[in-house]
Amino acid sequence: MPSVSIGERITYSLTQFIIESHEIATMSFQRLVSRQLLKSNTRLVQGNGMAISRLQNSLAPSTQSLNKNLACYSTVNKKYTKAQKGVAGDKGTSGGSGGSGGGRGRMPTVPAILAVMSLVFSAFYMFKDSDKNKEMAKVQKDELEQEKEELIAMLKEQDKLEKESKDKTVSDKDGADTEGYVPGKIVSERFSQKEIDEFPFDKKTVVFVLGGPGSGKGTNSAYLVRDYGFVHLSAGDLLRAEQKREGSKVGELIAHYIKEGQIVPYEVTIGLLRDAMMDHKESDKFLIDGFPRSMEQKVAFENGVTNCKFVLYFECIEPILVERIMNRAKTSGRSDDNIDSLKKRFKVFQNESYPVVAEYLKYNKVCTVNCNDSVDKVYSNTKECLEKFK
Ligand SMILES: Nc1ncnc2c1ncn2[C@@H]1O[C@H](COP(=O)(O)OP(=O)(O)O)[C@@H](O)[C@H]1O
Ligand SMILES: O=c1ccn([C@@H]2O[C@H](COP(=O)(O)OP(=O)(O)O)[C@@H](O)[C@H]2O)c(=O)[nH]1
Repeated sequence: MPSVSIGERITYSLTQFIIESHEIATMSFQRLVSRQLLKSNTRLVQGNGMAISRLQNSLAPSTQSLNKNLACYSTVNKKYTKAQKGVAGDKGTSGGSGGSGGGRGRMPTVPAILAVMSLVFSAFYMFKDSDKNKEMAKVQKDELEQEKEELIAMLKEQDKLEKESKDKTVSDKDGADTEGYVPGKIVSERFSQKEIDEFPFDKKTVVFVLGGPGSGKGTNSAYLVRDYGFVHLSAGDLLRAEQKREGSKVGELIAHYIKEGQIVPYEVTIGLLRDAMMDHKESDKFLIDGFPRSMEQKVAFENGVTNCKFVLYFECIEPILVERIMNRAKTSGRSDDNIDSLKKRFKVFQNESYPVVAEYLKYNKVCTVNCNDSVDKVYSNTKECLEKFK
């Protein structure tokens, strides 16, 4: 009569446990994969595809080993079943609980346990990976949302700035406050809003003449008027004339800014330049000298009056400029032709005016005239520029 040892009983129970765990884990894994495939988008499916093949590869050795062991244990199982039957026969019964089928009576081994554990771990990581993919997709979505919001905010800010800049160029004849100008408004004391609106500024050719103090802007502009029929409008001259004009509301303000070498508020200067252009209805070519001296002035003039065709930029080294200004000081009677004001004007030119030249350089709208030379030579350089850009 075949006998069944305690060891064999324990082995049998463990085998059953492992087989059942294997089945449960396999079913869960299959259910998980099909759910993921259904739910996920293409990217996730690709990811899962890779995860599945990774999992299959990692399971292959364990599954092979499990199958080998199952085959090997079936021998022991048969022996055990026989023994069970023998015991039952002795008791006069047929078929026992142990005869529940050869497929179930198997013994576990360490590789089999490892196979199940590897299956469980793989399923766990599969879950984890799927969560990671979801997290990544969420992070990407959040980032896109944030970028979209930033872009919208930027566009709104740009719109606001443009609107403000346009508002600042509205003409308001009666809007001047006690200081003589309304910040943000370009006023005219001589022309009505209707006259301003009807004036064809955009049909006029405007050339800005820029350069450091004493670089020869005025001198060369005078020659260009003579030879090419331009109207020369010097912002500095217009300001000085307004400063002297009897009854001017901004005279004192201008005097202060000029002496300090600072830039007079653009509303005042653009108002004077615009009126001066309207005084020359018949002319279509303007040299605007010493303006714009800051980016603020440039933007306000472009929005409220017109764009320039190009810039004549007079470039000169500082020692020559000092020498010329100190010479001019002997006869000019200007409050700013002295060394203290000059130093301040150089600083303002570097910090506020040169950026305007740099901005136009970006658009190839600058012709640079080297003016470290005699009057004749510099004018000849100026004419070359004009021919190139006309
Ligand atoms: N190339 C030059 N060589 C010598 N002196 C010059 C030259 N160009 C201009 N000047 C003189 O230098 C001074 C400044 O010139 P100006 O045309 O008034 O400069 P800006 O208008 O740029 O301030 C004037 O006295 C002018 O006669
Ligand atoms: O658009 C302008 C032009 C001139 N100025 C003032 O006028 C002074 C003299 O300018 P101008 O062009 O007559 O002389 P430059 O310094 O170029 O020789 C400057 O220093 C500024 O104080 C100004 O405020 N805005």
